[in-house]
Amino acid sequence: MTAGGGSSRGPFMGIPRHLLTTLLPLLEEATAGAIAVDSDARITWINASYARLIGDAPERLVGRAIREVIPATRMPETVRTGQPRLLDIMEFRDQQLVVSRLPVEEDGVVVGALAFVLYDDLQPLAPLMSKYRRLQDDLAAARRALARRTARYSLSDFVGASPAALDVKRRARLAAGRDTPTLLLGETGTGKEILAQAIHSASARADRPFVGVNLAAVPENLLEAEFFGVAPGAYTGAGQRTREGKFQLAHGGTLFLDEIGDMPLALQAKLLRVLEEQQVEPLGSNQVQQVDVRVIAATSRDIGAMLADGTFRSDLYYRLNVLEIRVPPLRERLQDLGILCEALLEDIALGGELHAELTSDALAVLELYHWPGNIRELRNTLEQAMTMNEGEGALSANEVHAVLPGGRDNGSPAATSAAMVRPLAETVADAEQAAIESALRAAGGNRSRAARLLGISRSVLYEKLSKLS
Ligand SMILES: Nc1ncnc2c1ncn2[C@@H]1O[C@H](COP(=O)(O)OP(=O)(O)OP(=O)(O)O)[C@@H](O)[C@H]1O
Repeated sequence: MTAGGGSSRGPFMGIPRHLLTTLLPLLEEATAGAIAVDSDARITWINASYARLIGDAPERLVGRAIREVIPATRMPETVRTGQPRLLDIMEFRDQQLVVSRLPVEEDGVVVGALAFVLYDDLQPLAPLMSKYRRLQDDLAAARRALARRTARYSLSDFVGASPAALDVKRRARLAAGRDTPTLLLGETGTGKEILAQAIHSASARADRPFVGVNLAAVPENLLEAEFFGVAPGAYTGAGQRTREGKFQLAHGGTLFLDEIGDMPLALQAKLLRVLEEQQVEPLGSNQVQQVDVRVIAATSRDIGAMLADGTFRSDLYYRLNVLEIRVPPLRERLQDLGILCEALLEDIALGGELHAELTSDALAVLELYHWPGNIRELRNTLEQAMTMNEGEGALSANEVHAVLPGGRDNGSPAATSAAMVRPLAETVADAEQAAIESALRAAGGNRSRAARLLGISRSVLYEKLSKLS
């Protein structure tokens, strides 16, 4: 039997209504808060202490829906389910209250609820409260991690004022205004990811997710699950819950496919179908899901050569390449070296106490270098030089030279005689080989770690290793 929104239950678990007449006057002056609601979860009574905490007079609070006054309350549930809820933690205006809620009953029917609220002396509950705060902190961290799914960069983060850089920015703005697939081509470390995020941030999808996936970093056998998700129980160990793929996570937003040149041919065919139909089928499921995703892809590989030797499907290439942006290597826009150094040094210094300046001689040394790792390598170089310099004034030419590949062996630039100078390409190739060898040694042969140490992607490292062997 149910009356006025209340519910009937078996064993008695609440306060008999007739006891309220005795109980409420006793609670009137209690230091802890107390509040009663009827079967519609409207306030029927509130003591002076709780009214003070809420900041209103009891007579103005009585008659109002409790949810209007205390948004996080669970009193309506107590009324609905008839279940008592003891020592619950409730947020109220940045404060944590410990609340016990009991249903009020008459003839076995729930006719309201009464809550006792502790907010001052929570010392006896310290272990419970500290566990709660820990969980709150974990939750905040998880939320922050989720927020990272949104893009961090905007177009102003792509530093550069050379004609080549301005052209890249112009095309990126064009890409932001269109909802078409976009392909970013350029060597490693040229800023393709910054651009992808910037295009998203300036597009109509800006407040929706930006999801990036680096194809070179995901083992081939996991790629399909990573992309399209996994249905419950799809395979042993798949779990009983649906695992969303990157396409589902990016729904409504932008999916950035980094190192698209590393995508296996079989998956290329599936990706093409998804792009054409905007539908994905999670692994182990026979149901398709509609997705609305804008794709930005990038590669540092020679895509032309891959098309020619059949390792990249031309139909997928044309699908992705509706708008193409070529991001020039740093050596083709050395004009930007000065402002890039300034921006990078400032950024690096923000992370520590180090001084951030560069002498014009040091800049001249940097201009002579070939920059195979582009701006990422420039950043690493400046970071290393700053660490060595330990904040002792502006970085000198010698300090910068010492951290460039082969720099320490060759001594200072001033000490280099003309006889020691070899063709640049040769010097760079040797330096590159030496850097790769020492990175592999430092990483104990682990290629992913070695690539990270070198500031290049795994696929670029593989490419370089295949050329060396
Ligand atoms: N135009 C730029 N302005 C400022 N910083 C830049 C620029 N381009 C690159 N960088 C710096 O270089 C780093 C590498 O950039 P990013 O990851 O965008 O390169 P990428 O081309 O995507 O490289 P990869 O092909 O290896 O993934 C960035 O973290 C940033 O510090």
